[in-house]
Amino acid sequence: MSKPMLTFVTGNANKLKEVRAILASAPSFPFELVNRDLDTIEVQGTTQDVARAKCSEAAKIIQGPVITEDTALGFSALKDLPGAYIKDFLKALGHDGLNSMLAGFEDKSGTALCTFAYSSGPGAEVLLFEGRTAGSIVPARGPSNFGWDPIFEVQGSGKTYAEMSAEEKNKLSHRYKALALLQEHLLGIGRRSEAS
Ligand SMILES: O=c1nc[nH]c2c1ncn2[C@H]1C[C@H](O)[C@@H](COP(=O)(O)OP(=O)(O)OP(=O)(O)O)O1
Ligand SMILES: [Mg+2]
Repeated sequence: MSKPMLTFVTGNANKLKEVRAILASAPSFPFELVNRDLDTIEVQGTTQDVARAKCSEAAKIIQGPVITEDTALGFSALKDLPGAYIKDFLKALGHDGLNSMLAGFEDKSGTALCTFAYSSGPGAEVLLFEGRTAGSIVPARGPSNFGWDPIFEVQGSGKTYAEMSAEEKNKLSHRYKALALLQEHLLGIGRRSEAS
């Protein structure tokens, strides 16, 4: 039997690539993942507010089951800002500018937070799955392929995300941890629909 479709709404090709790679090395995924790039509004608020609003809008447009993903990068010294606003900060300030934001602080620690949101369809409750990876903000090291990867050194690894292979990053990243929780939930749905 063919698997039901689940649409991952994202315009970020790197996110999609990582999600596909993580799922490929995980136990059987009960959906066929397809991608759509929709220009959803991104509201202001907590990471959870942002994730819920984006996912419920996406479900209305797709008229079916969807997942969306939001990534935040918080600096401890700045009470977890820029957080959900990291995209605009990165665009405006670059890697050097993000480092400069912490120039006046001893504490360079930060947290990468990934929030997957799942909705089974328009109007359905949005479920959130969060994954966090601790690290610190450092001058850029490694290739600049994906966002702030070069300036985030993973705690205890001595490496920035950018200095890791895809396999290494995908085993400990904020995205991997959130996706593992989402997957557990979806596997449960798959089992229940098989039983019925
Ligand atoms: O693992 C990551 N390593 C480095 N940088 C990352 C990562 N994951 C997201 N990023 C960047 C992309 C964007 O500058 C911001 C998140 O913003 P965010 O709205 O979640 O992403 P987006 O607008 O690119 O894609 P989407 O269409 O799914 O909203 O952090
Ligand atoms: Mg976005």
